[in-house]
Amino acid sequence: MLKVTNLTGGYLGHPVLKELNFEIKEGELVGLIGLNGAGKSTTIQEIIGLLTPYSGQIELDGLTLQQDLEGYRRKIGFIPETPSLYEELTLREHIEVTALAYGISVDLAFKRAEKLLETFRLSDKLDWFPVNFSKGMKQKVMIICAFLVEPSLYIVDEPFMGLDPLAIQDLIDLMMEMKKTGSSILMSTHILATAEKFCDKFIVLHEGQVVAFGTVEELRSQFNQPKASLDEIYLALTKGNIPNSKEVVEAGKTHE
Ligand SMILES: Nc1ncnc2c1ncn2[C@@H]1O[C@H](COP(=O)(O)OP(=O)(O)OP(=O)(O)O)[C@@H](O)[C@H]1O
Repeated sequence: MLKVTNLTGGYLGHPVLKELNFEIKEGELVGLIGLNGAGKSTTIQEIIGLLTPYSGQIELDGLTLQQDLEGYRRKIGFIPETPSLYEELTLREHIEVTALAYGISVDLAFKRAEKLLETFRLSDKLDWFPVNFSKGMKQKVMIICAFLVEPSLYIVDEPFMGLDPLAIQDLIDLMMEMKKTGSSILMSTHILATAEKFCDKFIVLHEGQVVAFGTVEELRSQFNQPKASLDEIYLALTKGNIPNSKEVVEAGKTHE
């Protein structure tokens, strides 16, 4: 389980996140949504340890990064929005390096990768270098490397941008499968109609604050919009068109 408590953070001389509080339980898929610049990527960078919080705490399965850097990092599988691969390594070598980095045997990694390679139609490309892959194929390599680790928490940044419809469905199926095994997933996205279908809960970020957190049903009742879609709630919320939402935005409090 991921527990974020009073997280304030951002960049040197540029605080972005203000007192964030939320948790992702085992087996939950949680959507991280917000306008451009709301702080989604910054939140992700704080969780994966690329940024250090100004204050507050991030705990994963009871472990903080300060307590055990390696143990904490091994619990996370991160799929970034822009794939970044080692240009001089083949797909096969990416799988090997992932196994080494996460302390799993190379045999086990390839055993787990077999089905993933098949799903994403890359089984016959193990000896290819990244230069030969399209952007979507590179993203699939990142997905394969994250899923073969079978981490406690998957962090998926904007998964629907570079993937074709078939690969999007395959990724969604994989996430659903991993949820069943108890993994937690944090997914940042702008595609709210898709997120509404698959996410259990939503963290709504606005100007670095959590302005709402809960299921779509909870958001509907919290803002008294019984028939609204996630898109409609979100737009109204960010424009301050929902009664009380301005106060919620200003207070930056989580309402449950
Ligand atoms: N490296 C950086 N240094 C300083 N400020 C940054 C840096 N990266 C982002 N910011 C600022 O932090 C704020 C939040 O940006 P962030 O990238 O977290 O937003 P986001 O919600 O992920 O947006 P998008 O939907 O556009 O990806 C913005 O005001 C942005 O200008």
